[in-house]
Amino acid sequence: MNGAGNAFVLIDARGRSAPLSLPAERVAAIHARHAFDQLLTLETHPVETALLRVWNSDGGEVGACGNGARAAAWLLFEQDGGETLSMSSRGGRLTARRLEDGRAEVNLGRPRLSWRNIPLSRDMDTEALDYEVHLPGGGRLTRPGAVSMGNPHVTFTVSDVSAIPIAQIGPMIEHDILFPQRVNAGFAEIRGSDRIRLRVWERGAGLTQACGTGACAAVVALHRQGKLGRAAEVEVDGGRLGVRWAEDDDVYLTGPVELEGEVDLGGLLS
Ligand SMILES: N[C@@H](CCC[C@H](N)C(=O)O)C(=O)O
Repeated sequence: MNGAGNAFVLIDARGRSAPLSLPAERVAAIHARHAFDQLLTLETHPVETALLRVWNSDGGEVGACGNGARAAAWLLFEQDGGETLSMSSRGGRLTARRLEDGRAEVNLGRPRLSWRNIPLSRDMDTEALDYEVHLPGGGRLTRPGAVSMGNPHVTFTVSDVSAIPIAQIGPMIEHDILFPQRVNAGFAEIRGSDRIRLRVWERGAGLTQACGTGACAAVVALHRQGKLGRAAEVEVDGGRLGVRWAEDDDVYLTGPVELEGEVDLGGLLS
């Protein structure tokens, strides 16, 4: 599947009697069979519609994936019908509703804004971090906003996102000592009070076509800095995402999802 170009392999393991065991070497073997940005699993949950788990392509299990949650919700609606559902995830409880056009809108909950919750390695104002990055050709990026959407993000405001050498500076930011759990790094060009262009270097996956939690974190961070309204269309390399930071403080994400086909994982899940 993909969500605005963010590539997934999704294993629907609901109804399986034994819990799925996915150590890093098994995630790597699945990635070698069929490359993905994130591996997603759906398992049976005693209370919620399903349990959603997420691994990056580097084999690390993570707390949240906005596009993955949208893709999983879309699949559950396609298979089981209904108008609303809930999923348990490491980053918290997620709810989703089916929109009239068939898309799924996911509620990713409240953004976490304190330095301990991002997390950062020391006390700092998360609205505009005292942190700067020097660009290889000269110039620098400063004062990114930091937000956790169940996973850590920083968003830099840039004047021309196509001019940023993301593949060069992304790994450096991801592994900076300021971010004890590493970080996802977003670069946002503001195109209006409700429109941005965004590219994200994802922790554990590199530069992807779209990052849903990155889009949510960008809207929250830029709104806190007075640069954007509470809702925006986020143009990413693989399409357009819709983000709304509602008055109840929850962040809602929607956008396109495609089911591309099935992958034969025979022998890899036993
Ligand atoms: N592509 C995802 C984010 C996946 C997890 C992220 N790379 C992390 O390590 O936190 C999205 O759509 O949110």
